Parts: sequence; structure tokens; C-alpha cells
Amino acid sequence: MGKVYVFDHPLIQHKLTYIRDEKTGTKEFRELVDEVAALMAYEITRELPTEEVMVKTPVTEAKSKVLSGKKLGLVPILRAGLGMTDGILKLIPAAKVGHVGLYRDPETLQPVEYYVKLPPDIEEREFIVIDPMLATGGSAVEAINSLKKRGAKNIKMMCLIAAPEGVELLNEAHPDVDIYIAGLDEKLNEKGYIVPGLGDAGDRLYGTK
Ligand SMILES: O=P(O)(O)OC[C@H]1O[C@H](OP(=O)(O)OP(=O)(O)O)[C@H](O)[C@@H]1O
Ligand SMILES: O=c1cc[nH]c(=O)[nH]1
Ligand SMILES: [Mg+2]
Repeated sequence: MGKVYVFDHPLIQHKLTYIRDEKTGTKEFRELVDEVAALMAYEITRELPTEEVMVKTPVTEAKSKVLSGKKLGLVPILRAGLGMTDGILKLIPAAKVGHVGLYRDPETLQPVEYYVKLPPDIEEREFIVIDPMLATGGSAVEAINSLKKRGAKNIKMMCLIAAPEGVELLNEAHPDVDIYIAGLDEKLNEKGYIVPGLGDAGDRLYGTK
């Protein structure tokens, strides 16, 4: 069974409150999503392997650690996942970025795939799939199906807000995938929106309706 981590860091929780607030406009919403994504990336990368190198300081030579060159791939689910990508890249600028384009059919709530482009070396790469919203879980399951079909073996899922229904579906479909969340909410409403949630993440990021 995949592990589920809910980040209770005060800065993440503080910013998430303003992301949820309906009074927060597009510009501030985008900035806050970017900031929370960076803070989450800081927590997620805690276990990255390091190696010792020698460095010459102005005082002496010393052994010091650097990241040991693990191949990382970020995979935002279009559109809304794009809103978190730059924040993560600020901390991990060498990560490659793939894209999976999916939209959720408003009637059936089923994901419809329209685009996939991934970086090379899929089998050795560690992927982080990014989407602010894990609602029914259908989009995340489909995006990860798409990655696995192309050879991906090591995948994490990162989202701002999840519904219990989405966590359960993702855990069932992909028990090897750990899930990282800023807020685990109460439920879905009859239209498949997360309650209390933040509304439609894509629309709030890009000012569409
Ligand atoms: O867990 P699910 O029930 O599948 O719902 C979550 C999906 O819905 C939203 O995307 P949307 O379909 O609105 O596309 P968009 O990002 O282009 O707005 C969201 O960004 C997720 O991808
Ligand atoms: O609450 C939700 C559910 C799906 N997609 C969103 O953007 N918001
Ligand atoms: Mg949307």
C-alpha cells in the first residue's frame, strides 16, 4: 500500500488557507500555489541520495555533500499541474519535465487523455506526478497508467488538496505510489468537486471559467 504524507508545516498550512479563500484573485492564487509547491518539494526531496566531494573553502579543504545525480522527472498533469511546476523547479532546476494532458469529462468525471510527452531514460528516472487536485482520483490513476505503460517504475504523486475518495482509488490502482498532500479534505460533492477544496484549480490559476 502506498504511503500518504500530509504536510502539516505551518507555512504550507498558512498559504493553503489563502489558496482556498474565494477572495484570493488570480495573481495571488498563482503566487501562493508556486510557493506551496516549492515548500512541498523541499519536504519531498528530504530522502534524495547525496555523496561526498572535496571542496576548497577560503580557509581549507573539506569534505562536503552534493546530490548524487539521481535522474528526476516532474510530470505536471495539464493544465492545473503547470501551476506547481516552476515552484518545484526553483529547488530542483536540473529535473526534466514531462507533460500529460488530461481533462475530466464534466458529465462522466472520467479522464480524457490528449497529450503525453516524457523525458528520456524513463526506466531509471524517478518521477513526481503533479496536480493540485486529487478528486475522484481518475486523472492521477490515468496519468500514472500512461507513465507505467511507457516504462516508468519509480513514481510519487504530489497534490495540494485530496479527497479521501481519490486517495483510496489511487492507492488501490497504484499501491507502489506514495502520495504527498498539503490538505486532506472531507469529501467530494455531487459534481465531483472537493469539499471544502478550493474550487476549480485550472480556472483559478488561469482566470478561465
Ligand atoms: O481526480 P479527478 O476527479 O480526476 O479530478 C482532478 C482533475 O480535475 C482537474 O483538472 P481538469 O479536468 O479541470 O482540467 P484542467 O486542469 O485543464 O482545468 C484537476 O486539475 C485534476 O487533473
Ligand atoms: O475540486 C476540484 C475537483 C477537480 N478539479 C478541480 O479543479 N477542483
Ligand atoms: Mg479544471
